[in-house]
Amino acid sequence: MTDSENGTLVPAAIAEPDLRDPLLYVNRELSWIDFNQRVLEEALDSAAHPLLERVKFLSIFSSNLDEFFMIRVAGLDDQCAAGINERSVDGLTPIEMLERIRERVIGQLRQRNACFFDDILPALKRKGIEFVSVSSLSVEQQQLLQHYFRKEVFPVLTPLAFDTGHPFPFMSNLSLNLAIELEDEESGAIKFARVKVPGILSRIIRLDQIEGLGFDDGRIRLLWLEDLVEHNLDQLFPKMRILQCHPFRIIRDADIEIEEDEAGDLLESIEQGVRSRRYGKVVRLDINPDMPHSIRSLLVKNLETYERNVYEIGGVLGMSALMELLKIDRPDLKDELFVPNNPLDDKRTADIFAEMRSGDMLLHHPYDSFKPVVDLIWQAARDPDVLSIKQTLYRVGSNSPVVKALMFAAEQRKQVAVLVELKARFDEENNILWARSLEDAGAHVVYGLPGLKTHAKLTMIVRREQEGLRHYLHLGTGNYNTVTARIYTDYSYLTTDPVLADDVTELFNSLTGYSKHREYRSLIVSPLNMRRWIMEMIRHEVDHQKHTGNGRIVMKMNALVDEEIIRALYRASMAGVKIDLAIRGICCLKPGIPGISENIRVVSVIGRFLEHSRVYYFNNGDHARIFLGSADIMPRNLDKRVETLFPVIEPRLVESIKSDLELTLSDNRKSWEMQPDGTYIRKRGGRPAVDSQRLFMRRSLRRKKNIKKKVKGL
Ligand SMILES: Nc1ncnc2c1ncn2[C@@H]1O[C@H](COP(=O)(O)OP(=O)(O)OP(=O)(O)O)[C@@H](O)[C@H]1O
Ligand SMILES: [Mg+2]
Repeated sequence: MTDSENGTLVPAAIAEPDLRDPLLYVNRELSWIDFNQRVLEEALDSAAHPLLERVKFLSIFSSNLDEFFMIRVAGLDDQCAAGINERSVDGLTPIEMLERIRERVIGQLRQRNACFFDDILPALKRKGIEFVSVSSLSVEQQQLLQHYFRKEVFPVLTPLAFDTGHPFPFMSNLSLNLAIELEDEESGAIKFARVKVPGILSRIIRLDQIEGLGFDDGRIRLLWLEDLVEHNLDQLFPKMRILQCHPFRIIRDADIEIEEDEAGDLLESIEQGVRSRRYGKVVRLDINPDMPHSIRSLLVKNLETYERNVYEIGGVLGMSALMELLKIDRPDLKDELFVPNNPLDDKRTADIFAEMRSGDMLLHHPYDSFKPVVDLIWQAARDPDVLSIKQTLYRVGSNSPVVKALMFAAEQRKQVAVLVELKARFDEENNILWARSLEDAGAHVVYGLPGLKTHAKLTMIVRREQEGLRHYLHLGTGNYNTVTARIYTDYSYLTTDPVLADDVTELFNSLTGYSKHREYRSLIVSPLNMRRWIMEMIRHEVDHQKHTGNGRIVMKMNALVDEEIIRALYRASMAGVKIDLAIRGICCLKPGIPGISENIRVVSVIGRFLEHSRVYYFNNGDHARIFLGSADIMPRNLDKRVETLFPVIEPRLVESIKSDLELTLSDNRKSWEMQPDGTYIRKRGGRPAVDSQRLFMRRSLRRKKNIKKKVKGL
């Protein structure tokens, strides 16, 4: 038989096992569901986090799930509708996947609700925070609330009738609505209406913040907005009798199809796409179990969806809104404040250029502050010797200081070229906004290559110096987003390495111009050569294993999906290479299968911070090579995006990343270990206790103390 991937002939007698056997793969969608289960478990575990942080995990779980339906379930649903029956690598058809997803999700929602209503709510109550219903308040309080409703809520409500004379009202994605059955007091006719619970108001109302409604017992009383609306429906429908009222929430297909033709205006077609997202087909309809059948079938029919998309959920719908509870000022119920270490704080003058000239710098966020990165761009913007700044922007967040610095630089008449990725999912509108302001400030804004999302995270600053032009680079694993840099774990690498600078220059040229540059000396670039390079690195490690017996690969990423690379890892394991994978989310590879993957271990760390860095380590016959970058191992990252991996060369930095990796791998408090059947078991116990994120924080605080001491001593 031949092995198609390396083209060599393998004699039949020692033929390798069939690495395409579906049993060797975990379903991508179900693996994601497992990841979200691990997020849910953070909320379930009463010992793991302070109360409000557990609420945060419930919210993250819920919004993750909404996103999963808007994109993944919508895609599977499309496949079913198109009659596609092709099986995934693990052997499931789209319809089978949908069935299993539904089964898992129903179980998870039940768990989530039990956690919130039976565990967290009573615990919050004991701590002086409680949800109340309008009907539980005194008549006088209800009147005050009615006044508040009239002033603050009523003006933004639009009751929409629904009968033969009125078309079925349009309902936008993620909207929470009330379905109301009414009786006309004059004619006795039964009518149906819909009121949207306004998305622009807070879902959770704090009674103590309403004038006149203060309680003097110090307790925080909360009310769901929909409860307030429901109690005041008579104001919306005078001369009608409200017969019944039931909440429902819809999720639509939100995957935008963008027609990218090279001549067209990408910005406009994305704006178009964002608009049409509001009209995508309904992929989930959430209702309470007590909604009568008549209303339920009315909704299903008019929303043009199916019974299999209806989810009966007790209690509150749209629990991602729980994030609002984190605004409550109760430090005793939240994580201790963590202020990251800024390694540049001990410098007399914070000249980042000078620092970078004296050696490469590595920052490990959020343990190290992201401030030096923002400062770097500001310093470049202000420095008269800086000629140009080029940067890729994917998710910058709102009010970004990075974008402000770029605008300032453009106003100083520097060459500023920014690659804004308009297609960053759910950030499209925000990115269009920034792209326009940057253009107005005089920056060159480009939207990248047709058909490829630019996900690489790069900055290049060119400065005129005595010896000639020097390039200052920032290469990262995470976005230029100061908010997420405080909660996602990522690396920043700051260097003036001329070889990397050449490569980055070429890459920017091919992103902004017509350059079809195909060779990079140091940088690994998707979709050009990353797939091939990863395959080669794995193969080299197999060779090292054969010659020296010290083959080892460590990879840290958010998702491992790509079949070809999974097979290469199986082969490496079969050759004896020791492989450790720290994969936060989806993993389609199964570790620990005798004869296939017994040398592979997969762990997933879920904790206070979102594990986000991507690190690729090859022992390379004890001459370790480490690459960092933006890419996970999924077909989309390798084939459909512009991604980069870059080498870290300085031995002290290589050592430091290596020891970070070892710490993550040895975590036995916030880590889950994947089993040969694809399920995960929480690692509990084990001595000494290793809570990697906590240890990274502790180390950071220690460094901060040392810096303070040093500064005092100066
Ligand atoms: N501590 C946490 N644990 C688990 N999930 C979290 C945590 N903090 C945030 N999240 C969720 O993780 C999601 C972001 O993860 P994701 O890996 O997709 O990052 P991203 O911003 O898309 O990065 P990239 O641009 O590199 O793809 C957010 O939607 C958020 O809800
Ligand atoms: Mg993402």
